[in-house]
Amino acid sequence: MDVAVLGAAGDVGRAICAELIERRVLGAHSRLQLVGRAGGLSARAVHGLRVDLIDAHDEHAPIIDVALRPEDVVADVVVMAAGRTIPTAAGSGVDRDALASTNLPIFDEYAAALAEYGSGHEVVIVVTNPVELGVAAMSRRLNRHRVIGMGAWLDTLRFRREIAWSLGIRRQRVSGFVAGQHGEGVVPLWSTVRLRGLDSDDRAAFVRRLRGDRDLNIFSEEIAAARAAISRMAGDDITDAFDYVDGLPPGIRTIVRPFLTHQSGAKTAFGTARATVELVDTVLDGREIVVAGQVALEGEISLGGQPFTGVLGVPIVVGPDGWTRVLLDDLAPDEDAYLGEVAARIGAFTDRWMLE
Ligand SMILES: NC(=O)c1ccc[n+]([C@@H]2O[C@H](COP(=O)([O-])OP(=O)(O)OC[C@H]3O[C@@H](n4cnc5c(N)ncnc54)[C@H](O)[C@@H]3O)[C@@H](O)[C@H]2O)c1
Repeated sequence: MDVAVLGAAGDVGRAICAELIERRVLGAHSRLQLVGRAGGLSARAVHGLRVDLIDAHDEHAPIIDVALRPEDVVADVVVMAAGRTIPTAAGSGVDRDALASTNLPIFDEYAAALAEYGSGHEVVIVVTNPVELGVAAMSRRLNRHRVIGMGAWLDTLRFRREIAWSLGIRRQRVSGFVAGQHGEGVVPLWSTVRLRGLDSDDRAAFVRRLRGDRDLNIFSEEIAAARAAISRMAGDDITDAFDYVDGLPPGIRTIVRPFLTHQSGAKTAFGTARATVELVDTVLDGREIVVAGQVALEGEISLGGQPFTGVLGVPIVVGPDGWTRVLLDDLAPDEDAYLGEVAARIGAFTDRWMLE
């Protein structure tokens, strides 16, 4: 089985390539295609990256090659990690329009090439931001069940970690999902949280303790206030800003800690790579597992009692052919209302860019 990484020479792309090889997701007879941009700096860097990866992992490395044109991309799983990212300067916000103006043509270019020259069986995992726009753009040219945005899975792993951290346990004892938009529009689905080894009464008591008497009706104001605070602090002593984040409730930390991590200059390449490679591994392995991902829905869920059409992060079953089903039980009223609000925001943004 073969994997192509678009934007392989970038920070996230490199971390994904290294993780694919280190975790032996790709065996010695598989192929890893490093895709750069002809005429860009990455056209040179992908050749160097190829040699560096072989130097590091010659004992078990897959066959590694380079492609510089979208029409030359050939793989079972295509990871889209090419394009512009959010600035790392302390205090800088997330300008989704700036990301969209650079990255929408990249989504379109690769989707058109895959539609024309691909096998029709590749699964595309979208990492590049805005993830929802990437899923919308690629799903209009490719089979929507074969296009998955990985942001909701990364945010889910972050949510589980923050809950685990509050309880002094490891993440593997926590399950539960987030939905919504990658980044600031994450919707923590507290109704889905389970703690291994606890019955439902004990679990409910723990969740009450973690949430206090807050619900999602005030969540977006809480996020805005926390982000404004860390933007002010991040330019001074970054340890004060991380200490401040430690004192926030887990749902808020899920969103704000990565924002600060990115602004520290470290970016979030390793966490992103881990979540992406887990999805790649699932697709290649032939198992089906429940993860979360941004997908193009056509009435598979209802929000506010109405069937929903559009791109949204939701819990999904993923297997060798992409995503097959959404696994979302009845939501709590505050979850349904807030997810509906976020879904409308995503729809307005993707429509504005894609209908232009
Ligand atoms: N979804 C998530 O959870 C998540 C997390 C982190 C980063 N991201 C996103 O991933 C993307 C990459 O981030 P990064 O930090 O690696 O950025 P980066 O600037 O380090 O790397 C981007 C790479 O893409 C290459 N590139 C640009 N246009 C290309 C094209 N047309 N074809 C092939 N390669 C091209 C560049 O040359 C560069 O090597 C950004 O959009 C970022 O916002 C998403």
